[in-house]
Amino acid sequence: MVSLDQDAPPAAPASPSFLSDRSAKVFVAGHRGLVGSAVVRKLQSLGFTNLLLRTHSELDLTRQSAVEAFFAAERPKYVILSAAKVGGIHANSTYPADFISVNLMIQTNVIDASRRSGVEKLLFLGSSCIYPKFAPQPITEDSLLTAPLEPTNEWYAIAKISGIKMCQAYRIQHGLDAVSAMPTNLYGPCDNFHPENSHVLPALMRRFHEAKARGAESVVVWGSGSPLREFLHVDDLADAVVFLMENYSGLSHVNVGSGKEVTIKELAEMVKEAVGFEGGIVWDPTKPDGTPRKLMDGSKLAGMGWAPRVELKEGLAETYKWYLDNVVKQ
Ligand SMILES: NC(=O)C1=CN([C@@H]2O[C@H](COP(=O)(O)OP(=O)(O)OC[C@H]3O[C@@H](n4cnc5c(N)ncnc54)[C@H](OP(=O)(O)O)[C@@H]3O)[C@@H](O)[C@H]2O)C=CC1
Ligand SMILES: C[C@H]1O[C@H](OP(=O)(O)OP(=O)(O)OC[C@H]2O[C@@H](n3cnc4c(=O)[nH]c(N)nc43)[C@H](O)[C@@H]2O)[C@@H](O)[C@@H](O)C1=O
Repeated sequence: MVSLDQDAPPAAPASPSFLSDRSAKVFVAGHRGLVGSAVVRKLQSLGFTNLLLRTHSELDLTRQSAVEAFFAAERPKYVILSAAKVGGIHANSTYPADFISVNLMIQTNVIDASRRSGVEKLLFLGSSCIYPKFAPQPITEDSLLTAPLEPTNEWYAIAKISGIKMCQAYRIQHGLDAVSAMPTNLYGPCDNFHPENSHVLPALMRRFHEAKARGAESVVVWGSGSPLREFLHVDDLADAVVFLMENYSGLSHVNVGSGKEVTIKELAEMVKEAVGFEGGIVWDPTKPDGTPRKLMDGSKLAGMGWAPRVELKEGLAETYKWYLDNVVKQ
């Protein structure tokens, strides 16, 4: 494992400054997803005028030759890699081949093409599932690769760990300014509300909403309710992504979290209240709990001067409004 001592000073601004380069071409990969759409909103609000955006059907990032041709033709200066195969505990357990292969292909193609075409800075998005199942809490960046992973998402985690290592290797060998951000569990507008394949928060929002609409007496929630999760609003993540693009240029990945955790039982009660469902909750113990706890240590990023803003209760209310306006009304 490469020593993290080789990190550049964390607060040293990238050169040239990302934020003083608002007419530069920025490729936001996966711009219609939860994260990519929030990054686009953030960059547009900051006055970035030259965003390079392609849907999955316009550019399949698993196709190496298409990705190489795209980078050769477009020559983006900055890349934010938020395209990935993403899903909750059920999707990760059901489609392990997709989660490892699609993610390895996307990140390998994009990172390699970025280097070949002269990209100045790239930000890769991983996930808190890279850490060992029983990592000491809160989880610091140096817990990586110290013990076995959580089995329900090890395929995805291995791909994400490879992405971190690829950024490090390309920095060392080729001088590519590639940084990696590891967000905790995210939520917000443009999330995936699929009943089985999504993450817990949008899944429960939909389930409580539909139960309320049909006057059901109860809603089924998976597992025991005891696992702890840390939730971060995606607008806070987008803010952190821009912060890192501006302020960080180092070898180590950087945790991005809210610092606050809730049990799944507490989350279910909060979502139920946000939606206004008045029935009961029935727990389904045949469904997996996944990792018992994964609170990340955010002191590295906090030490650079970044802090989250959105409280979970407020974020839930805003996300439910988005769901009503954009999913239910369609
Ligand atoms: N959601 C979460 O809770 C967390 C997410 N992350 C990370 O953030 C990143 C983004 O996740 P999130 O926004 O939630 O995911 P989404 O599923 O919401 O969005 C993924 C995006 O990737 C695009 N995409 C997928 N496959 C391809 C492909 N082969 N070629 C081109 N584009 C593709 C999709 O395009 P299209 O819409 O056109 O199909 C979509 O826009 C991921 O790296 C994930 O690991 C990390 C921690 C938690
Ligand atoms: C972001 C992260 O997301 C995934 O990990 P996870 O945190 O375990 O994700 P999850 O949101 O799917 O579940 C959280 C908890 O919630 C419980 N739970 C209850 N009821 C529902 C439910 O209805 N749906 C889901 N999905 N979970 C439910 C569920 O049983 C579990 O205890 C990784 O695969 C990986 O992709 C990753 O990085």
